[in-house]
Amino acid sequence: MTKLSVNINKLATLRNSRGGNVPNLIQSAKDIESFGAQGITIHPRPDERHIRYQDARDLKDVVSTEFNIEGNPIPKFVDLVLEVKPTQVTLVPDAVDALTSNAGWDTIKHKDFLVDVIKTFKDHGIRTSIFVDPNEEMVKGAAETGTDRIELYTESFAQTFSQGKKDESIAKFVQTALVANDLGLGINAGHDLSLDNIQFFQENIPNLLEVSIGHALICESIYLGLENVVNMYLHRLK
Ligand SMILES: CC(=O)[C@@H](O)[C@H](O)COP(=O)(O)O
Ligand SMILES: NCC(=O)COP(=O)(O)O
Repeated sequence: MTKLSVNINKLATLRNSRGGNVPNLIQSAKDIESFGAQGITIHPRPDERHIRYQDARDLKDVVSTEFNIEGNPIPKFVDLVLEVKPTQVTLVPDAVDALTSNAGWDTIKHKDFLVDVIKTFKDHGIRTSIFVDPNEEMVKGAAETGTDRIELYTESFAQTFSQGKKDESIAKFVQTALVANDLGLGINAGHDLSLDNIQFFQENIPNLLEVSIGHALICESIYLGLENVVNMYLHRLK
């Protein structure tokens, strides 16, 4: 079974745009879990433009499924994760000013750093995952860091899939997943997964443990809810 972890960054973006507490992030996380999602993901960025560090602290006692915190392990992120102790930390090598995550780790170049930081998290009982491109060498390098899992960075899959090139979109991901399976690494995946592409991805990746989905899921929720809500307003205005 593949678990669905809902990334709630976009709900925080919407909340922050008005400065109040709508939508209520904590209640939304509870509701998402009550609807059946098996995890909540957040990706606090250093500028706190969506998820704030305090949100991570507030969610700690609320999330009853798997809590996954993603981010670049700069010192203040490491401190936050050690304080909150989520189920899983996913390490992402994103620049401070990155619009969104745009690359996986070079697990060979950054091996010593990753070995150290992964040990720190694992010593505190936190499962680790590292964000990687679909590249066999990077997965082999990941295995040498001691991480429990990798997260396959799926933007290139989603883009190629959307152009109708299904076989091409998945080929590198299948090869990489087989290597990860052989090395005993658990496999997660995320970035630009959506209702359009998720089934094809899941059916083709052996032993896919978890997907984290945010941007498309929140957009789809708006599109699929819009007719209902417009009609509710019309009803009240009669
Ligand atoms: C690692 C990954 O792909 C997601 O966490 C993505 O980066 C979400 O972050 P934003 O919501 O800031 O785009
Ligand atoms: N790890 C990927 C994630 O949490 C969500 O990415 P996206 O669906 O917002 O692209």
